[in-house]
Amino acid sequence: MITLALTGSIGMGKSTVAAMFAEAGIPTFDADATVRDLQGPGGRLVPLIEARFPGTTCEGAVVREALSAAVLGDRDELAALEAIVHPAVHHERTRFIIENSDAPALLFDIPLLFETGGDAAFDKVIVVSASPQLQRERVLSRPGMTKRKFEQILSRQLPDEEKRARADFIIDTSGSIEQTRAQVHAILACLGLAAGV
Ligand SMILES: CC(C)(COP(=O)(O)OP(=O)(O)OC[C@H]1O[C@@H](n2cnc3c(N)ncnc32)[C@H](O)[C@@H]1O)[C@@H](O)C(=O)NCCC(=O)NCCS
Ligand SMILES: Nc1ncnc2c1ncn2[C@@H]1O[C@H](COP(=O)(O)OP(=O)(O)OP(=O)(O)O)[C@@H](O)[C@H]1O
Repeated sequence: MITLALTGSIGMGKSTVAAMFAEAGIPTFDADATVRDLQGPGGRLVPLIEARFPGTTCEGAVVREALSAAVLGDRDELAALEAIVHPAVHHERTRFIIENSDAPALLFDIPLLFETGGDAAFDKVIVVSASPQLQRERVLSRPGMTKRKFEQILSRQLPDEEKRARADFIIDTSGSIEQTRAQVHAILACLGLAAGV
């Protein structure tokens, strides 16, 4: 089995690219979606988060705007949240691998792959990238996003050029969706994983 990690900074196109790998038949693990499930209604991290960050949950679910406001501007608070969240994500990832143990390849969409020192665990690392201008335009056009929140998130992520320097493959999402999909298929071909595996 080949394990592929997919990473990239905010708004670079990870989710879009991960969906293309999934369409091509590669089972895909989504770290952000896992975090949302663990923090969502009845999620097993909700009581732990309420205990450490009082007032950031409501009726058994994390209120993300409240939690985001509590941690994004403060390195230590974010580290405390990560200490709760990351081991749980790791656990879910192991479960996903066991459930899909007969697949020829698995893809792991992990936004903070390098930041958490996780890249060594994968056979190949794919970095999704675009120009800083395009990244900014994409992110600022999202509902609820502000320049300040965007800057705070960027400052918590390894710069794009360092991510690219550490990649086995780079997918440039500055072009059309079809151009992005062609790069996904080229990587699958390069790895001997024809579409539809
Ligand atoms: C801080 C939280 C509450 C913000 O939630 P919100 O819904 O507002 O934003 P969302 O999750 O869509 O994230 C927005 C952007 O911030 C990035 N981001 C999220 N957590 C972090 C972090 N710890 N460090 C750097 N960037 C982060 C995401 O990758 C994304 O690019 C949430 O992201 C969270 O619980 N983060 C801690 C868990 C974590 O580290 N997740 C990353 C994937 S394992
Ligand atoms: N050629 C392209 N390839 C990928 N995405 C594109 C392309 N052109 C435009 N986009 C758009 O750019 C946005 C990228 O957002 P996406 O959610 O995939 O990024 P992300 O890296 O997963 O973000 P986050 O880090 O916040 O989770 C989407 O709205 C997508 O439709």
